[in-house]
Amino acid sequence: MGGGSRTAGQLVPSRRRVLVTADEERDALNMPTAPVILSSTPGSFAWGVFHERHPKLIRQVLDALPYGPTERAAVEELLSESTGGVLEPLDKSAHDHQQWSEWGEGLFGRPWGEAPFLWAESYFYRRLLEATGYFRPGTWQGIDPFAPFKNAELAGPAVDAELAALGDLPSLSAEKRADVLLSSALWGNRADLSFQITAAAGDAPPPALIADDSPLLWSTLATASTPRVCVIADNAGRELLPDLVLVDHLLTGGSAAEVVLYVKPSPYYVSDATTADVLATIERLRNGPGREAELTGRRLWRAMNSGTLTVRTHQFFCAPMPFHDMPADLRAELSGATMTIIKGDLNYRRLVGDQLWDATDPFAERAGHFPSPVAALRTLKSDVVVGLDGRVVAGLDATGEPWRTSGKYGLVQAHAQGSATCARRMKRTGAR
Ligand SMILES: O=P(O)(O)OC[C@H]1O[C@](O)(CO)[C@@H](O)[C@@H]1O
Repeated sequence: MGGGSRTAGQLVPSRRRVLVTADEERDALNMPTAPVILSSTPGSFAWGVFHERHPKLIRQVLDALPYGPTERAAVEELLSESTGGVLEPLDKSAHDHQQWSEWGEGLFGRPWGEAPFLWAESYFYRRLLEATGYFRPGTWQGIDPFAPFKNAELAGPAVDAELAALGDLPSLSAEKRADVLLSSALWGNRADLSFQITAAAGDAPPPALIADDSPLLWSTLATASTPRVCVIADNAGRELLPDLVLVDHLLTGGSAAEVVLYVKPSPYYVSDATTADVLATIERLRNGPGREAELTGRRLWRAMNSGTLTVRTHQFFCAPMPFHDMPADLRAELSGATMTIIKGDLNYRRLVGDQLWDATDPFAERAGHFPSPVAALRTLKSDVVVGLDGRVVAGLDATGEPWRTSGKYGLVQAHAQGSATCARRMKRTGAR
């Protein structure tokens, strides 16, 4: 695992904002902290993302669209910089140059591996958009470099089979249907395209759930009179599809009076969903195959018409920081939720902090800062995990498998009390 001690002169990005950082707050409260994950240690998972996964990704991106010499050279240059060079700032002409200068203060000019892994990965995707001309006036402006992969997946036979299987849903009891749909949304997270780049061919081990707080998720929704559910989406395609079917179930079954689906403002981490992907997925549902798929697609369309389903985004969803540091406007939006469901590995890292926590640290301690009750649906694809039972961890360690990163294990973790961190902060300051 790649990590470094926070006290060993490690660089952390500047975070100019009103809130104190998660680590500062923990220091003040004498709470435990943990090493921030870096990508500098050869052989670590994080190192492998930069040195094994990204080179393959870059080849695929350059093969998927007929980029010209300028874009191709810039993409190759990014690969060489991010594997052996130092962090270069965005060009001054970039619309978000100033923003990234602040986020990266103290990091630019240093090797990529010295930046927190979360920060460096996020910046890699921002720079990839820069290299392909996504934000620049010209041929490639607004062209999602990952669209060919996302489109192929959505059009593929696996999705046909999944749509046809929706026909079995009406025969299930409401309770069973809820469980099945939650489970599909969870395991849909295994389908992410960045993960598949280095997954072994034909690799489809039987999944295993290692924490299950789904009863808390359902009971929290059941006790609210007009439940408002926020869903922070992850990947498009075979993950977004079951997510949307779950959203439809929440709305039609009364578990949610309103759903707000948050997506990325621009292409990110290969297959992360944008608004365009949501629309393409609803269209795919509407076109079947299968009557149940068509009906689901039509209901989702009407839910958007009526405003019971809203698709929203925020720049912070592509920011290189944990959710603890979310800006006040997004915090205020999410604070009204009966429950926020966060999908996937990256959102989990951002929720609990991309640090080498003890796997048995309570989930509530790490996620209590979130502005609403929160549930994480995630397959394990990186080193971070908390909230596990000690015996489960011992059993997994004993297998000798890379269980934290294999994508074979999944969890549903929920925290439904008021924000623990806020409560402590208010107690400290005497606020009511
Ligand atoms: O799509 P997900 O579930 O957020 O997973 C993305 C994961 O892929 C990686 O980028 C590389 O494995 C992880 O670092 C990241 O957490």
